[in-house]
Amino acid sequence: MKAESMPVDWDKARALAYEAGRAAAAPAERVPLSVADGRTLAEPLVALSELPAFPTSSIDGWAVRGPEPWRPIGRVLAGDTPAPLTAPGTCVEIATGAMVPVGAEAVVRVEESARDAEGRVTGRPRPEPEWRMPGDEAREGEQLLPAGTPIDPAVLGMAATCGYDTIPVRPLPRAALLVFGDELLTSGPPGEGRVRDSLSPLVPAWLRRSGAAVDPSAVQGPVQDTLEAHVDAIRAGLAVADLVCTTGGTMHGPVDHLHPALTRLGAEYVVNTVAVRPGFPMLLARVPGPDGRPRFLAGLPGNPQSAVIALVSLVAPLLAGLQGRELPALPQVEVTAPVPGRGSFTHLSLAALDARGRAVPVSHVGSSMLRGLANAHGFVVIRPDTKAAAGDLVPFLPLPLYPGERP
Ligand SMILES: Nc1nc2c(c(=O)[nH]1)N[C@H]1C(S)=C(S)[C@@H](COP(=O)(O)OP(=O)(O)OC[C@H]3O[C@@H](n4cnc5c(N)ncnc54)[C@H](O)[C@@H]3O)O[C@H]1N2
Ligand code: MOO
Repeated sequence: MKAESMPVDWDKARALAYEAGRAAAAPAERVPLSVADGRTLAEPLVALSELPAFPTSSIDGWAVRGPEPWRPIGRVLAGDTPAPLTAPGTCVEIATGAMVPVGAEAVVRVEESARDAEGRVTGRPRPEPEWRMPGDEAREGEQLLPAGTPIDPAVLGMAATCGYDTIPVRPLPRAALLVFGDELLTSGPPGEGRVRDSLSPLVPAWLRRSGAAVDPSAVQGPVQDTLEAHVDAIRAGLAVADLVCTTGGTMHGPVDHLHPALTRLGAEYVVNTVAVRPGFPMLLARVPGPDGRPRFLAGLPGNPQSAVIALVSLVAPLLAGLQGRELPALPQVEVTAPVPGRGSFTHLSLAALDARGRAVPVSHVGSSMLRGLANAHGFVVIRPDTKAAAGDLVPFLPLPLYPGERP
């Protein structure tokens, strides 16, 4: 395996990572609705019956037959299976959500009806029918949502409405994190040549927001700066995870052991360096798994912002592919100030979105810094050999944030 290679175009790198994930997606499994939130539909969601499944009253009132006045002959509550209404001039009291009896010709709202001395009902049905017909919402067998749909509360409710107890989903990709760098402090403030490890807290949280499961025990480091320790730690990670992310050591310095470790493990590069600034030394490799399915290693550069750029550029597309989701298309946003290009490389430039959805560049955006990142919604994408002027429309790569984060 050749360690040094030409940086891959940024769009191409995203596509390669996504395709590698799609090709390695695990077989579907069926899970109860109660644990399906956040997963991905592995098969289309199909209506199992007509929806509604029976003619359903949308009001409290009377289901009537023939001309008024109508003699009440019973009551239908939600959940009942009513007897047919056969005789003209009769009615049954009916509740919202109850099945309308066969033979009923209209329903009359209780507040728009009256009773005479003998208890007979009069009133005028509204011109629009006030019951829902089978199939109004869906026909039996109709596809409601395609495979690859992220499962959110509305999808869960829809599945339950249809009568699903379990649904076919993709297994959650399991991710592990190995932090490399003897200089890293795991507690307390930085100083005297040592920096605090910011990536052990940051990376798992963003992996989870991108659809991976990260067990706290799968976050390890700093791993000792020897090749043996790197190989052992990666092997241990691959034994419990579909994706091992590493931070640091992506270059070819004296204590950068990642590339030699990958060679030792028989890995094959999907992407080895990307033509993007910051973050170019990022890599994604495929490693044979014990069960024949490939595992992945994402090498995130040590500079913290560069590590995040590798997460959004390679890891998020890989995870989308592994989950059988689409690779989201990038929206176009207007920039409020000029953004320089980075020559023949793509420039990912941190920006916050204002109330009108325009991208406002933030400050403190050096690749070693996180301050700009903590105030940004994502990156504007400046293509190779271009720059943006204020007012230009450019693609925007959002950070994986939960609703309510960065209001
Ligand atoms: N001769 C060259 N040197 C470097 C180049 C280059 O092209 N030629 N590229 C620079 C770029 S760009 C980056 S990015 C880094 C990537 O290096 P590594 O992935 O090998 O990362 P390290 O050297 O281990 O660390 C870089 C930097 O980041 C700090 N770091 C590392 N891990 C953490 C962490 N968990 N939390 C906080 N900070 C971390 C580390 O202390 C270093 O300052 O290479 C450049 N060099
Ligand atoms: O690409 Mo490095 O990631 O510029 O800091």
